[in-house]
Amino acid sequence: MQDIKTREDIHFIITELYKKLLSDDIVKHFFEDVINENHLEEHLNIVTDFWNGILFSATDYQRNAMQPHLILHERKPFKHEHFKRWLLHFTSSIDDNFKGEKSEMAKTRALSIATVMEIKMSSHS
Ligand code: HEM
Repeated sequence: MQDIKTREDIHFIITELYKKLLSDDIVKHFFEDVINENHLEEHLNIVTDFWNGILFSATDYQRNAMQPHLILHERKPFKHEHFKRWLLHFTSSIDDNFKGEKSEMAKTRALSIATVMEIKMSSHS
């Protein structure tokens, strides 16, 4: 199995992740707006740019990733089980397809960002 090497690899992982998130009854309600407003492909590209910045120092993503989650949390509360689920799907989307240093880096960063996000939300609930 190869490591994550390109933006295309990241786009593939994010597409796999969203297939899992959107068919998971525990988390799919969070994505209703993205689906209803027909933003899925645009959203996948934004999330791909975010990871392309983390893994390959690309500079296309210039937004604040924390902000939309904190806003959404006011309408649809994020709980620990949701983060566990998101991380499970993120991890399997990588492990089923890639192996190596960047793959490990992505999983480590996802866990630390999810942890920070959860802590920030617990002070906004
Ligand atoms: C319970 C876990 C999570 C759920 C349910 C969730 C859900 C969502 C939703 C619904 C959006 C779209 C918000 C909007 O466009 O208004 C979004 C955006 C995004 N999410 Fe998450 N998310 C979760 C965790 C994470 C984590 C752990 C990361 C990073 C490691 C992440 C990275 C992003 C990024 C980069 C965006 C795009 C933000 C932007 O528009 O600039 N998410 N997420």
